[in-house]
Amino acid sequence: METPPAIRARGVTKCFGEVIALDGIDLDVAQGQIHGLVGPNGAGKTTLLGLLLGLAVADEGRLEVLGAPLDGTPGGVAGFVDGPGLYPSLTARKNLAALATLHGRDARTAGIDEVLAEVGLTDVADDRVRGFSLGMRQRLGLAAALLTNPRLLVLDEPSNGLDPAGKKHVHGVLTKLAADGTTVVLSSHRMDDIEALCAEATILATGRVVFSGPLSKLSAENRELDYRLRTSAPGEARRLALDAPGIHIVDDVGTQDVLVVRAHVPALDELVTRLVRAEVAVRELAPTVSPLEAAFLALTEQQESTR
Ligand SMILES: Nc1ncnc2c1ncn2[C@@H]1O[C@H](COP(=O)(O)OP(=O)(O)OP(=O)(O)O)[C@@H](O)[C@H]1O
Repeated sequence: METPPAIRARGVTKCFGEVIALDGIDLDVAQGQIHGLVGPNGAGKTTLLGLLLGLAVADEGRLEVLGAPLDGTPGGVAGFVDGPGLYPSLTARKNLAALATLHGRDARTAGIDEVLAEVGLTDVADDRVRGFSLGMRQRLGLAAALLTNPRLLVLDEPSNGLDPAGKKHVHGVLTKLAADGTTVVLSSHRMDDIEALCAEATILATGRVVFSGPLSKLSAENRELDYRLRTSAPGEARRLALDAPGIHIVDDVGTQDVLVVRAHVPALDELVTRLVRAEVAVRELAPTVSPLEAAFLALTEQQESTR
């Protein structure tokens, strides 16, 4: 029998008064995948994650989670939106014990020490949450979700407040979970976060899906990018760039020796060949934003302008 997708959305719409937060969302997420949900502020990411967690109900459309229509609080789903709900006056361990009890489990056998270790909070297990940094709260929220052994983990901006080491640790936890079959859906404003963790992503803009699929497809899309070009002879490089086919000088970035040019890759190749032929050394040539970020910006700006 075919495994049902972890999430299947068709025409999902959610309004808050006059505001259309989600506008006919179609989405498929396969089980065991880490799927990124990315988009600018107000795109509808939190609203969609909230629906998956059963915190709100769609006005229209059909939403299936783990093979069943979403009806009330979905079984097998855990996570948080807008930061984890924690008791500040309790310790990390007591927060998890309270949660285990709430789920009808014996706190002594619920695996609290294991999840604390997994998210790297063993050393502060008996400290009150009131003194925790944002990053520590995020980790404790993840531990709370792990305690319920979810089949679908839903996380809103889980990297918020994490330092680079913390982010790496959390990414490791999520990667291991997915390898063991848990589906993870997480939101971020940042394409680099999504790129580090996810093979597939959905880009939302003003409540609509503007892309959904493998990141490789997004980055492979043939588009012009802006490149910083630093050479040994800036004046000559500028003259050659002006003459070269398919090269547009976007901006003199203020410093004498750097030029920003917009081009497709073949035109850029031709410019480099001309520079070398003219004995101008190329000291730096790199896109000003990553190809994925450029695709994200182009898609979301397009959607904003057609609003
Ligand atoms: N409870 C609510 N009441 C009224 N409007 C809401 C509510 N929740 C969300 N909205 C509106 O719905 C739209 C989508 O908001 P949402 O929080 O889902 O976006 P987001 O992509 O998560 O944004 P951000 O990245 O800023 O968190 C926004 O215009 C927001 O103002």
